[in-house]
Amino acid sequence: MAPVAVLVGPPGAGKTTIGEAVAAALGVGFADTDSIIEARAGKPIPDIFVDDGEPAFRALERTVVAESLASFPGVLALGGGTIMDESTRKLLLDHTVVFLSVELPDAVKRVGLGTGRPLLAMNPRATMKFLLEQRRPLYAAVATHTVATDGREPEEIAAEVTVLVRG
Ligand SMILES: Nc1ncnc2c1ncn2[C@@H]1O[C@H](COP(=O)(O)OP(=O)(O)O)[C@@H](O)[C@H]1O
Ligand SMILES: O=C(O)C1=C[C@@H](OP(=O)(O)O)[C@@H](O)[C@H](O)C1
Ligand SMILES: [Mg+2]
Repeated sequence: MAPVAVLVGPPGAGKTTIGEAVAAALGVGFADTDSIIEARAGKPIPDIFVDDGEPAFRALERTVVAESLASFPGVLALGGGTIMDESTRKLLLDHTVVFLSVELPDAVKRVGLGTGRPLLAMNPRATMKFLLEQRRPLYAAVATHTVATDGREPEEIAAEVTVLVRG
């Protein structure tokens, strides 16, 4: 079974937060590919980056995303970098994909200097600016729906996504 909906977007878009709320509203399960990767690797994402390197993380991510898209029946949140992979973008063509968009000020505010996102550990604002510019067209290309999240409460966004996904 395929996911009811797949959430994509940059770090800080709210994929994990909104995904959990939408799954609860729909009465279905929730999964986050980052959590599946951590369980499989037996360590948190920053440790995977440090011990094994980003290419190893991306390889594991590609496998976990492909498996989840093929078989997870609930709401699936993807890590922000998954859409960089062309084979993943092709797989997403068959799915209901919600792009949670966020612009630089809110994205940086939400992610801050918090640990857990190794790509943003140094220079978060400049890195986020680069990521947004590089990835925005790719999120848009895979999306069947786009929902802007700037300046909005998670509850309101989750309600909008729930209606979109219910169809
Ligand atoms: N609409 C929002 N408004 C304010 N804070 C938010 C919103 N959505 C998410 N957050 C907060 O931003 C941080 C990142 O959210 P998260 O769901 O982990 O994003 P993602 O999975 O897309 O990286 C969390 O601390 C979360 O509570
Ligand atoms: O943007 C990225 O490349 C990443 C985003 C993270 O997920 P979130 O988008 O949920 O923060 C996580 O997969 C990893 O740190 C890499
Ligand atoms: Mg997340």
